[in-house]
Amino acid sequence: MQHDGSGRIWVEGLSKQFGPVAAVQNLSFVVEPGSVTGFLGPNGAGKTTTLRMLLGLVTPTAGRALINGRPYHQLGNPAQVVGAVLENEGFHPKRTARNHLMVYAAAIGVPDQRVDQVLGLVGLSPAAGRKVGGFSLGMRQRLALATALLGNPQVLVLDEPANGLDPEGIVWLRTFLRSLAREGRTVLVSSHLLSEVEQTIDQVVIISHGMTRYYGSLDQLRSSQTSRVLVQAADANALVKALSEAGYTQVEALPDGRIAVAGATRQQVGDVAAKASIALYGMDEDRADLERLFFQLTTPQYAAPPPGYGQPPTGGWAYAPPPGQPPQSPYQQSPYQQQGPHDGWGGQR
Ligand SMILES: Nc1ncnc2c1ncn2[C@@H]1O[C@H](COP(=O)(O)OP(=O)(O)OP(=O)(O)O)[C@@H](O)[C@H]1O
Repeated sequence: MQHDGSGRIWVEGLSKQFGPVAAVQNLSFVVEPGSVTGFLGPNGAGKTTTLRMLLGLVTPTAGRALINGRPYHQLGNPAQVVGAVLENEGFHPKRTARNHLMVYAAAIGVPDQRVDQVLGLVGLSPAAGRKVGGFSLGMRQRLALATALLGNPQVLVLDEPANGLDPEGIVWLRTFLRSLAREGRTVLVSSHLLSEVEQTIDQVVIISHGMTRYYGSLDQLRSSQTSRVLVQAADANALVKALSEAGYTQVEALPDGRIAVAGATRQQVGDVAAKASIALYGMDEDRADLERLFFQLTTPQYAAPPPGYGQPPTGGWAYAPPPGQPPQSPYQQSPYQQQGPHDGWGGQR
């Protein structure tokens, strides 16, 4: 395939098997220049493996990961096409930030002046002469980002860049990534937290167990939110029974005595109650928020991949991603009760 100069990331039918572990399974997505794509999934979902395949560090078992229409190792001067921040980057602790960047600048053939430019871009100018060994995790993240930007690349691939940043750093990162996309760059950023990147991204690829669970715009995901009717009944058991007889089985008893009914409108619940002569004291609608949808999509007991997901792009697919629809959620257990692995911003995993 020709070097098309587009800055597009193209992942097609990508798979990686580590012995018995299917780390990535038939993954397909496209990231267009001028946009930020969130690559999301819980720990162990296959994000790093995918990014490493894109960067030529892991050989795919099947499929292709292309930048500018080419695999990484055919890019010519890759540092000037794609800049990457991977997890656990090693920095020499005794080197200053500036020295570290000087070494990299020489290695990829960019002038020394670029070092001070990138230090300024990531807000590290005041710490340029300090040894990296004394840097906080957030400062290391900024230095990694500065390193990725040295070659003024068209494409940025960032693995969990928000890890270790404080809230101020996160806001800074958000603004920074948006500005890179506005300059026409292609930005692919991974995270295990949707809330971390929600305000930054244009589209999202959500994976779990190496498979695509959702690929599309966040707006599409929002509009497909499922809702529940929360109802306070005089006789909750009788209402559950009546609902079940009417075919509404996605019902959960809430600790406050109400019951939550998914897959039914308020009117449908009201009609069932009226027919069974059960008094209702109140009804509310509970729309699922994005974080809960993300949880549903990536937790096996909630999510079965919908047919067609994770299929390689065909025809005009790259420009019109398959419509994203979350799988049906049985709402049998509150996702809020299961948020153990999600430890918030900057948390160490
Ligand atoms: N070199 C390897 N050898 C064997 N198994 C591996 C290797 N690299 C990754 N895996 C396995 O592949 C799966 C996906 O791991 P990966 O690191 O890609 O996930 P991730 O989504 O990046 O997770 P995290 O957010 O925890 O970094 C995991 O089960 C992991 O243990």
